[in-house]
Amino acid sequence: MTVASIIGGGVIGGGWAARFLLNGWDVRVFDPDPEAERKIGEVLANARRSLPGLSDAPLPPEGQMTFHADMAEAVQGAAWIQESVPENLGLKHKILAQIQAVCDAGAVIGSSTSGFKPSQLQEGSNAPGQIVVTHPFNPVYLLPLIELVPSPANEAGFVEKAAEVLRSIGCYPLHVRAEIDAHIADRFLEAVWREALWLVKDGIATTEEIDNAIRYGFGIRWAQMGLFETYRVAGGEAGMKHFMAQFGPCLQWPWTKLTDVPEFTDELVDLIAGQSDEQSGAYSIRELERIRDNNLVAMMRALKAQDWGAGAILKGHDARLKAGTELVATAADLTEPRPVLTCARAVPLDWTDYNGHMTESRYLDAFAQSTDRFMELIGCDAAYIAAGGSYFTAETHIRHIDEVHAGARIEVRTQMLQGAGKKLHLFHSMYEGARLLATGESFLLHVDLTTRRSCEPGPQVLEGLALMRAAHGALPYPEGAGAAIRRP
Ligand SMILES: NC(=O)C1=CN([C@@H]2O[C@H](COP(=O)(O)OP(=O)(O)OC[C@H]3O[C@@H](n4cnc5c(N)ncnc54)[C@H](O)[C@@H]3O)[C@@H](O)[C@H]2O)C=CC1
Ligand SMILES: C[N+](C)(C)CC(=O)CC(=O)[O-]
Repeated sequence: MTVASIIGGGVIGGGWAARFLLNGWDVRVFDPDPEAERKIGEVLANARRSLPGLSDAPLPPEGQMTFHADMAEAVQGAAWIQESVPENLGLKHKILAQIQAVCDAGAVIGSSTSGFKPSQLQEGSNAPGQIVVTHPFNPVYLLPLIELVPSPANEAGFVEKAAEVLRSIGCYPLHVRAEIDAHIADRFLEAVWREALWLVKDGIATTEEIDNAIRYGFGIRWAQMGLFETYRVAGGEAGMKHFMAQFGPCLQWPWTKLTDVPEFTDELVDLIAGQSDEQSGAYSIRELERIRDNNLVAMMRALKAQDWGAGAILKGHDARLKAGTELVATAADLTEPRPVLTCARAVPLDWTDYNGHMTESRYLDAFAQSTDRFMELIGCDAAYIAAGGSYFTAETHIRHIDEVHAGARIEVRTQMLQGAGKKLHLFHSMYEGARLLATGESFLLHVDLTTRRSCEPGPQVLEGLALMRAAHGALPYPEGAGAAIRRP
């Protein structure tokens, strides 16, 4: 198992630990805070309820997490070392030197620094090419962006190796080609934060009004198209040139405080903290994290359906996860005398409901995916359907036997009860591990898609059905098959 070492397990180190662990890495943590294990445990609990529910593919089995009082023990043998200690250059130099004294020469040392340049972090190091900035965004276990900032001391092959590791754990490494204070994204965040502080200090808006100005408008727009694509559209048919001609002159008007930072007096801090308490004090930080995570998962899954922005990254990671696992049966399994594996997937967060478990309509969704896979296995594949033959479902009966929650890995196994002529009768059983969760029974009729009438299947499907009959014909009739809801 590949090992990631987390040096500093606060807000950001805890998020990195969760991302590596849930993507199958063993994680070793070094943090002198006696509360570190509890704090990481709470971050991990939030990650476990949201990250596996982001994907349609199951994540690999979780790695093992261990806590170490000795840094050398945490670092030796690790392929990736992530430094996430407080933002203080002196402290980071000290920690990086301690890491490099004991780590493997081939390990990547990523720093979470929000503002320091890699060449600043590398000062005084004997092996500067091993240290690179990998700046994440909170929550690290959900947001894909990592600003990967090398200095001239980092070789191209090393940077690509680091990028590949980041991709493998579902991240989007944005290669920042020239090192600069605060990289790319934090420059925006600082500018927006500065303006917001002025607006509160000058009594123009409260913290809540500022948040509303972001989340009800341009914040949603930015989440899917960023800045320049949004403004291109805003230029209308004339596009970006027109937009710049129209709004460029405004930049000269006194709209912004530009780089002035309001003085951080006790009065300003109390004003902001007081308004923030009024706005959000009804929730604990962990509750706010869970609300944030639910919203982020829902937004990214919506973008995934559009194959756009962060959703396209998620789609790519799902494809990678699926390729890495033996998900469903192959045609060779048609001859085995046992139900066929037709679906293996995760339960996404948006498949769950107000009762805190997988909602009823999604059982049909999963069973429909199994039926589609079964059709494919017997030869009713995309080409066959395009040529005009397919199956229509005529009747379905679902039994809910046990609960299942977001992030769980579920499998569906399918037994063919009848497969002759036009008729196809399937019995799906859904499991989490050995636990039976539900059964779904479907009766289908083969149809001609041109006439929309039932008809005999073509030779390719008849052959598939014959194979399946030979394999499943002698299996016992499953418990619960052929049942209906009886009159009381
Ligand atoms: N909080 C944020 O929104 C973001 C922070 N960052 C960066 O991540 C880094 C860490 O920030 P946070 O997690 O927010 O800080 P934090 O204060 O939550 O966590 C820092 C952790 O480092 C530990 N620590 C202190 N001295 C240590 C030592 N000698 N060895 C090992 N661990 C030690 C502390 O006990 C604490 O758990 C900073 O460089 C920051 O700029 C990056 C992205 C976002
Ligand atoms: C405020 N901050 C500079 C620590 C923010 C970041 O570095 C990134 C983030 O997650 O917003």
